[in-house]
Amino acid sequence: MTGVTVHIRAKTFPAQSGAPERALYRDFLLEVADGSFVAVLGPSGLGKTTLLNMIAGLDRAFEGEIRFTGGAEPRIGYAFQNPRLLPWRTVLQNVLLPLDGSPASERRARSLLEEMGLGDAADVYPERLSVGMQRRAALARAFALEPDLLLMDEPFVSLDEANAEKLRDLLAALVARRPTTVLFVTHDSREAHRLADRVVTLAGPPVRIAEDRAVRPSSGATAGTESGPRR
Ligand SMILES: Nc1ncnc2c1ncn2[C@@H]1O[C@H](COP(=O)(O)OP(=O)(O)OP(=O)(O)O)[C@@H](O)[C@H]1O
Repeated sequence: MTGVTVHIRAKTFPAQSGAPERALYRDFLLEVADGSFVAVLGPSGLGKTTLLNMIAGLDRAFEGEIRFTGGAEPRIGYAFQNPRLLPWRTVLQNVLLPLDGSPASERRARSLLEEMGLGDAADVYPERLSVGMQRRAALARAFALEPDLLLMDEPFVSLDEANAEKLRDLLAALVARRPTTVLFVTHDSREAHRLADRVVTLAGPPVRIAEDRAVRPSSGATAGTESGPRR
């Protein structure tokens, strides 16, 4: 596991098609404790995906620092808003992507797929899967890495409630079995309170924390040694 301190001094997107430059973040600070499950709520278009991208290191065009606790560079799993499976790879090959290709990795990937109810779909291509199955496969891929930090961007959006609920149960079970720090972006306050031990509500722009509420005791520890800043 790992904790993370996010300090964004400035994040802007350049002016586009007549719209002026937008200051998305200015002097924003978020501390996520090691082992906590933090849900992030906020209006559409505010900058939540951008926040996850900056933490994941996919967007480095900002002023500030992302600091991880726990020593070495953490393994980060990212379940994107859109499942983003590679269409030319089978489901199993997609799940194996972040792994080293060893027999042990393949066993782990297959067993995760089994657990997600995708055992029979391991060798098919993503286009043959329903959206719900694709989301489960994306979740398996994010988990297969055994991440220290799991970033999730509305992973259950656009699913019917019964399927979304099954996936929430599955996520809760996976996290209970293999504790990991989770940052979970959602629009759904009920979902946030159902899964997380802390709910952070964002407002803006520029983005600020409007409400920060512990909703149940965190199972994780807060102690850790700081590693160097990412930037
Ligand atoms: N590469 C980019 N260039 C310019 N503007 C961008 C870029 N990426 C995002 N934006 C803008 O930044 C703002 C924040 O986008 P972001 O996707 O982070 O919001 P969000 O809170 O995740 O939204 P949603 O809840 O709808 O997914 C939006 O207004 C978006 O149009």
